[in-house]
Amino acid sequence: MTTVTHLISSTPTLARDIDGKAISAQVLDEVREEVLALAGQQIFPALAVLLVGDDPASHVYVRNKLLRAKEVGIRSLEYRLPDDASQAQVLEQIAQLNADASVNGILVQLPLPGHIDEAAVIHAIDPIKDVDGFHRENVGGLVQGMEVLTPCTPSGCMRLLKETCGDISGLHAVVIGRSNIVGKPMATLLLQAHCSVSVVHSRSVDAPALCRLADIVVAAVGRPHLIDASWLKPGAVVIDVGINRVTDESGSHLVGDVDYASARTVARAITPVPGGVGPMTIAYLLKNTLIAAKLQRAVKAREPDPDGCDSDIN
Ligand SMILES: NC(=O)C1=CN([C@@H]2O[C@H](COP(=O)(O)OP(=O)(O)OC[C@H]3O[C@@H](n4cnc5c(N)ncnc54)[C@H](OP(=O)(O)O)[C@@H]3O)[C@@H](O)[C@H]2O)C=CC1
Ligand SMILES: Nc1nc(=O)c2c([nH]1)NC[C@@H]1CN(c3ccc(C(=O)N[C@@H](CCC(=O)O)C(=O)O)cc3)C=[N+]21
Repeated sequence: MTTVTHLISSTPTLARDIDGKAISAQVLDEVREEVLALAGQQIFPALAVLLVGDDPASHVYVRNKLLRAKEVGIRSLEYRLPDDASQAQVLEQIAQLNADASVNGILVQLPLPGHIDEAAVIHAIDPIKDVDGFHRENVGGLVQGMEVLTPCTPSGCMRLLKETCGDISGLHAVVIGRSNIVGKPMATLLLQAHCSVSVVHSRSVDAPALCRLADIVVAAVGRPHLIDASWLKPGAVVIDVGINRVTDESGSHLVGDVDYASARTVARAITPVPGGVGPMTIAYLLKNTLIAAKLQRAVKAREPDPDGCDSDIN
């Protein structure tokens, strides 16, 4: 009897998986329904994806995005430019897509080849078609709490937290990483959800100690297995944004920034990689394409009718 009790109490309770595949499928169902409703209003949302160069990982991501778009009935257009395309060529392609009223969303797959100024390209996209939410106009709007196109990965992480924890108001969240595309917008959204937010980065003194104060940990670093159980408060909820390709004796595979096997012995819930944040990013990209289409419809409705104007003048 003593042995049995001992065995039971020494078995660690493992964190439950946060199923990004299942939750993203729900988001995609919501998108599919809305696509149908918009079709009834003669609106057919379209997403343009521009891929410059031949980075194999980027090709895989773009293919996945286009496949998911097709599944939910969003029209997708793929544009490719060679690795040695000039910045002027990239900007010219964006100008064409900005001017095309049948295109609602524009995504330029990152990273771009080194000779191209990434910021200049991002800011050339019409903010109302910026489905990545990276344009400064959308970033500023997000910080001010306006309804703008919001970066897909942080939006996806917020949905995972909502499904896992419900109300997160008042909790302490630690975001590891401060990039413009993940860390900073993630911290902004958590603050909007009334968390106390700390952002940890490469210069932080004793990052593990700061992280151990967190009820919610969002890791967006790009270092395989950096965060293990020793970084976590018991019962923390862990969202692993990291996507790192590693090669070991069992071959090449994807791992996150979190040492999943170690972290799940301490955490309450954790996202796996793959199958966690990645599918949510794509689902929110498609949701943003719908939001962009609706924003554009609203702007068009406010524009004066050019024929009406002409008849006034004549
Ligand atoms: N699942 C998904 O949908 C997506 C996944 N990703 C993945 O997320 C990860 C992060 O991407 P991204 O934000 O673009 O990466 P960046 O390289 O732009 O940023 C990494 C951040 O991590 C910080 N950092 C680096 N080392 C440490 C350390 N030892 N301790 C604490 N902080 C550290 C850096 O700090 P500093 O600023 O001081 O340099 C920086 O702020 C990558 O693995 C990427 O592939 C990205 C986008 C979408
Ligand atoms: N303009 C731009 N916007 C982005 O949002 C953007 C980008 N550039 N460049 C690259 C990063 C990375 N990113 C991912 C999206 C989906 C998965 C994804 O679906 N991952 C699957 C696994 C996919 C696989 O098996 O390779 C998963 O985690 O389950 C991963 C990574 C978006 N990014």
